[in-house]
Amino acid sequence: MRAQPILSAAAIRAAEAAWFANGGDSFALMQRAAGEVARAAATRLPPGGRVLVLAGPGNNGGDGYVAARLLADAGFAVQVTALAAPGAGDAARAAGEWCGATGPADPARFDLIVDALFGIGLARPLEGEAERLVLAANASGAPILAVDIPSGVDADTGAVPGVAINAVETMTFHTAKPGHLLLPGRLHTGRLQIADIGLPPAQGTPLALNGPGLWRLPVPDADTHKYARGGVLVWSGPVLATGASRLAATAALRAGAGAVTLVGDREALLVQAAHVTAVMLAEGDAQGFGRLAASPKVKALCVGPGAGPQARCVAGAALQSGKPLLLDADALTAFAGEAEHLARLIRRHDRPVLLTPHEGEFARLFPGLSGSKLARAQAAAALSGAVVILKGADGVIAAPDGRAAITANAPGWLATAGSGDVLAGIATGMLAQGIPGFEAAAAACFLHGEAGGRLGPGLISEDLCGPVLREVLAALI
Ligand SMILES: NC(=O)C1=CN([C@@H]2O[C@H](COP(=O)(O)OP(=O)(O)OC[C@H]3O[C@@H](n4cnc5c(N)ncnc54)[C@H](OP(=O)(O)O)[C@@H]3O)[C@@H](O)[C@H]2O)[C@@H](O)CC1
Ligand SMILES: [K+]
Repeated sequence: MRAQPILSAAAIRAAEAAWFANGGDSFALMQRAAGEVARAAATRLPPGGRVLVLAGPGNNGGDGYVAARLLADAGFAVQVTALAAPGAGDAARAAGEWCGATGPADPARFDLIVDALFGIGLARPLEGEAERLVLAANASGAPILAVDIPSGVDADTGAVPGVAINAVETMTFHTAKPGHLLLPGRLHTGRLQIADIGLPPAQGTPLALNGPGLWRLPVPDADTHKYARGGVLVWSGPVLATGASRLAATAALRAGAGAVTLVGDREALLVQAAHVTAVMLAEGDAQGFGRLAASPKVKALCVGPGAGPQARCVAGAALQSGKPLLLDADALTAFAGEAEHLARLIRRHDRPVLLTPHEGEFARLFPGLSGSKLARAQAAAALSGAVVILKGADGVIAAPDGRAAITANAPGWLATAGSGDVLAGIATGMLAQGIPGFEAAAAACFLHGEAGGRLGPGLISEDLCGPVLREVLAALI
């Protein structure tokens, strides 16, 4: 299975420019793009159905004019409402070839609206007539098919600086753009369709949609044993906060780690003992955690879920051990505002470190980083030397070498207490099995999303590390 690349607006323009430089015809490209739009529109229309095309001043509008002509030729009743006449180039040619009904219209009278106002060239928030057209289209009740990206959504960041089209479907070209997948853009995109318009396949792109093309799940050999599959240590929270670390430990075991041990003080372990069976227990403080981590049987460490006041000391011991490591929750907050110091500790050893902050933890750890979710995760990975999972429904995974992935399969049901602890456990389980950091993080996010999707309503975090994870793994191996 191939990874699905995602290209920024600049990257798609570069691909287009390279193709033109090799003699590619830009109007032919527009016609192919518009052909895909018309095809998608036709499947949503009754015979002779009424279509309103909202056309902007650039090439997105050009796609709209060509699609209007193709739909009219196919027998649909098409009207174009133009924001402004395209000045020159392909868009002007496309507008010149449109001879049908043109002018303002009540969008509620149409069976379908084609949004061709703005695409990757959106340069500022929508105002005035553009804003009015978008609001009227959204309020009309007619389904909206967006050309390339819903107008008003920033193609690179998913941000909506003003208003934006609420599409039921978006027909984009060549590859997805970050704005289709990052929030809030994803909520405006509807069903995303990606049309091949003849540009050479995007290769070696650093950004991809998270999916099985990016990683391979480990399959144990018949002659393996539990420590060969990978031992994991998880730091147990204190006596009144044991649940988070238990979820992480259980998830690590489910994800395929051969042996998982919760380490903590005696009181906490007595509580853990009442709940776990296959997960083992070992008494120890931060130093003890470090000593246990030195065992060759231990292949990965998880510190942070419910970790409590010792989080900083235990994370320090874990970082010093040189073992593959995941830091989450309290272990991240323990380094609030000290990202450079954490980076020095991370870079002292050559082994993967995963940081799994949610937005609040991210802001505390990296207060100086701003920009889109993607840009911030990439900057944090470059700064820290760790693979960063910036969590959320549009979870971004970024590696220090510049690779990044966006996860798009996480349902809202996953927004529940303990969900992040399970994710941490799955990722640690992957690390323990020798999966490299970026791949371990991406696989964990995808598995987590799949499990959440299968469980659906009523999901609680205990369910996530139950049999559903086994089913998800079995479907992907
Ligand atoms: N790349 C490909 O592979 C292919 C690309 N194709 C298509 O081309 C599209 C990109 O076309 P594009 O570059 O002309 O940009 P587009 O989105 O039409 O907007 C630019 C215009 O909008 C204006 N404008 C911007 N913001 C504004 C605002 N807030 N309010 C008001 N005006 C605003 C801006 O004006 P300005 O900022 O200069 O004032 C300019 O006039 C792409 O999305 C796809 O559909 C396909 O045809 C073929 C394959
Ligand atoms: K559009």
